[in-house]
Amino acid sequence: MKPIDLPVSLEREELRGLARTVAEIEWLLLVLVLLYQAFGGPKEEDRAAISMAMMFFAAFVLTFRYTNFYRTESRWKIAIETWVMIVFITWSLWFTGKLGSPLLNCYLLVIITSALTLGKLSTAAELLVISLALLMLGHESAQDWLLSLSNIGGMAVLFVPFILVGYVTTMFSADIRYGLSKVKALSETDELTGLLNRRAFSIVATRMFGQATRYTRPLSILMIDSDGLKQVNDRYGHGAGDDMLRMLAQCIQHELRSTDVLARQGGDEFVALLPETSAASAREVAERVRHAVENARTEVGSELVQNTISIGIATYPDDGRILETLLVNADSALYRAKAAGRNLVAEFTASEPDLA
Ligand SMILES: Nc1nc2c(ncn2[C@@H]2O[C@H](COP(=O)(O)OP(=O)(O)OP(=O)(O)O)[C@@H](O)[C@H]2O)c(=O)[nH]1
Repeated sequence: MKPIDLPVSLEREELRGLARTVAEIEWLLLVLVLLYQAFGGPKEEDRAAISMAMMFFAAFVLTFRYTNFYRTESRWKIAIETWVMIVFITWSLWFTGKLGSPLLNCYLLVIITSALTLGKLSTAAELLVISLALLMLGHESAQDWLLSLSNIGGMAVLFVPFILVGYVTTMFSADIRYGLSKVKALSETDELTGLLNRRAFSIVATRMFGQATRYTRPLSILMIDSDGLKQVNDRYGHGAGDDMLRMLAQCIQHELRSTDVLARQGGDEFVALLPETSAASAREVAERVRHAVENARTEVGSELVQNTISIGIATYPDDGRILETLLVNADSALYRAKAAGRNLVAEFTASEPDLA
């Protein structure tokens, strides 16, 4: 069961949510440094450097977050922000007591942000840079550099909590993402057949239809309904009806291209969206599908049971210029195929009542 690709708008929606949280973390960081400046009491000569850093950081956040130029959200943008946060924190630490600064734990804000939004690799890279920053903050002068290297054990004690927080948050984040993708896949899938369900079809179809209209490319809808499933249910039981539906799904899917989208609309009705497919080609596909189903059999106990399907076709742009109209018109063509005796393919015709 594979989750469908998120439409661009949903991906953007998710990023926008993350970006709002990152912005709040940035302001929180700024407030913490401001509070320290106001109450913690850095040395008088260091106040200017801290104020300058705060001004630069605030200007960066305002520019990056709130100007139109940078408005499009992306993970790259969040990555840049976390790197700038590291620089800002390191600078602030330098002037507020270095490794003894109460602001040292501000690195945790960066690590958590990165672990939640950017993944393992970015978090590991940032942890590496933070460890180098700690080494730098730990040495008092160039001669002490080696000394601080020898004091690497002490450094590790400081650094280990950062690694742990990064590790645990990345793990939780991966678990949450996995859980969400499972829920998403379930919410998009028809349990019986494993095909997309109506909701997922609507999302994918809207996106594909948008592409077709944008480039004025043909696109066809096949509305497919089983003939006589009620009889199968009545005669052999609901389980046999379920087997029949599964067989239909497999049979139809087998005759479609990988770029076509097949979904179960509900009950014994399926819908297929065929991109780049004219009415004539759609008719060929529909006949092929109908033929395949007609020749297939479902095993019920010792019996091999046959079923047929009826198919209605509507094609963009001739049979409708919006998706809803196409679906309704394919449905009315299907109705005609049923009325004409079933096990038939019918194309929408302009003389047919347009129900949209
Ligand atoms: N076994 C099973 N049957 C279902 C399921 N969903 C709907 N059905 C049955 O499918 C049947 C559909 O009946 P109708 O709409 O009369 O269709 P039909 O018997 O296939 O005949 P047509 O008029 O040709 O469509 C009903 O008996 C429903 O109960 C399902 O998930 N499993």
